[in-house]
Amino acid sequence: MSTLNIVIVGAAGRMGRTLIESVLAAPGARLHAAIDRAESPFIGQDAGLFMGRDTGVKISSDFTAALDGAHVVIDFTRPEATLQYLAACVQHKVQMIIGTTGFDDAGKAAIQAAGEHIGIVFAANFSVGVNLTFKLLDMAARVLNEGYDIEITEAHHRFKVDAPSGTALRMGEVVANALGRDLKDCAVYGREGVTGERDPGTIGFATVRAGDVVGDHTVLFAALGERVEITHKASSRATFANGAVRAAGWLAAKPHGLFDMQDVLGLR
Ligand SMILES: NC(=O)C1=CN([C@@H]2O[C@H](COP(=O)(O)OP(=O)(O)OC[C@H]3O[C@@H](n4cnc5c(N)ncnc54)[C@H](OP(=O)(O)O)[C@@H]3O)[C@@H](O)[C@H]2O)C=CC1
Ligand SMILES: O=C(O)C1=N[C@H](C(=O)O)C[C@H](O)C1
Repeated sequence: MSTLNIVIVGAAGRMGRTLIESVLAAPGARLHAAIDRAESPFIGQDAGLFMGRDTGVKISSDFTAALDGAHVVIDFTRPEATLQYLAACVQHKVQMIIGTTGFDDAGKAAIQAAGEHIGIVFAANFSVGVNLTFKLLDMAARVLNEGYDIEITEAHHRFKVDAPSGTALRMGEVVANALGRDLKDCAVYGREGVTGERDPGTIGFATVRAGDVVGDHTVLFAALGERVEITHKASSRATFANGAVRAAGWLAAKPHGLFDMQDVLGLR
């Protein structure tokens, strides 16, 4: 395949706009279509409007037409939207990069099942730094496995609709797996009132929503006498978008299967 034809859904969103910029800058990639909701005020506008650039691709809501000639769809939208696009991608045998967060177990199962028919990279975070951080957390949890309280804090912009972030939850899973625990059994999502002393077997989560924070995550391992903090801070959405476009190029060689960014980066 000489040129990768990429469809961006959620094209008018924060990530959609950044993804369009990334695709236009990526050698070997072509913006094939830009999709958003039929009710979006941006339907009919050029996909490069936000950059003051004319791309020749208009934002549309006709996803079926967009799939004609497409190689891969990149979707950073909402769980219910992603699951609709996923079904169409399976039907038309088009690969998918999924960055949307906030899926329930049924949604995750649908993505898993779709991976038997098409190639999918599904990741809560497409940045190289966060994916390295997952490896560091695995190592830290295995060493600090006794006597250390584990707390995960995340901060994001005021517009984010899901909490904790997909990245924070994945960090919790990585740490829990390294300790031989199931996150579902040991997660504590916020505390209030007379909580009693901390249960040492738990992994705590705390969420901040404020201003324009792109995405900060810290995992704290705290004992009596020392603390280790592993922190990642994103300062630009380009870090996620460039990772997603890189994943799209990587996925082109895979006929089907469900992968994540660890596979793309060779960190498995
Ligand atoms: N994996 C990763 O690396 C990252 C993941 N994310 C995740 O990506 C998702 C999107 O984030 P963000 O860009 O900030 O959100 P935005 O709300 O800015 O963008 C979402 C876009 O999707 C559109 N949309 C909603 N429903 C549909 C639909 N049915 N069809 C087409 N488009 C639709 C929205 O339209 P409208 O506004 O009109 O509703 C909007 O344009 C979130 O789940 C976020 O957590 C974000 C950054 C990095
Ligand atoms: O909504 C966002 O903005 C982000 N969402 C992702 C998440 O939920 O982990 C990734 C990133 O932190 C930005």
